[in-house]
Amino acid sequence: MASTLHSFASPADLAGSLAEKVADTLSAAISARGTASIAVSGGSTPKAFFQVLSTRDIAWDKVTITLVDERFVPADNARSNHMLVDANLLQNKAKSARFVPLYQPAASVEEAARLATEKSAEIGIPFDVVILGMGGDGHTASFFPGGSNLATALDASTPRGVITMEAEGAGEPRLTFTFSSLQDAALLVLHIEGEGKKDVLAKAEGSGDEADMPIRAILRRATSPVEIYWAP
Ligand SMILES: O=C(O)[C@H](O)[C@@H](O)[C@H](O)[C@H](O)COP(=O)(O)O
Repeated sequence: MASTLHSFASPADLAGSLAEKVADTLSAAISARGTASIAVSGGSTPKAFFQVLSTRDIAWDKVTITLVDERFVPADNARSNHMLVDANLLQNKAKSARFVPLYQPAASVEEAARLATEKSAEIGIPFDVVILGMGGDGHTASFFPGGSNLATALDASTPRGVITMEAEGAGEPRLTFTFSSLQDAALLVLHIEGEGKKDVLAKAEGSGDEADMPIRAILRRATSPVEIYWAP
């Protein structure tokens, strides 16, 4: 599917514009259905965007927030994406939103993935908003090159849900929604910042295997248009 590049002069300008676009999309979903959903990524990039979005005046009590992926650590661990969202997005007006975590206390990461699939199924499909990030290796969500379940994660026929992923660059075992869960969001955003990430994007947009740069699966096969938000 096509992608559109939205470039901004600064991360602050990007955060304001993306927060407005996301708030409008969530409000439209609430008007249409009475509810709205958003799946966000972790990492360092989205913090300012989360903080601005949390101040937007929408019916947050009708919004469900979840994560695109999560490290297999509890919410009190500094590596937790839940902790990042709790500290930066579930604040201010967005405090009244419902949050569905991916991490579940379980005997294994496989059992946690099964529980996360069960609990996130009630969120409804497709997501109204998905915010993806991208690593320097071209991963997105927890679709890491060389990942233990990468082929399954990227396979469009894999059922929607949360699966496990282990990879050299991933740190802890991961919990990640599948490509099929993310690729048809009403608003599908790739949020990247810095010249380096722009170079990585250019490489990903070129030829090569999806397995080498998994963001290619989204850029090439997502049902929804990919809105790329970039600032230096
Ligand atoms: O759990 C995670 O780490 C994220 O979901 C991951 O996919 C992230 O979006 C990229 O690694 C980019 O991270 P940065 O924004 O820190 O560069």
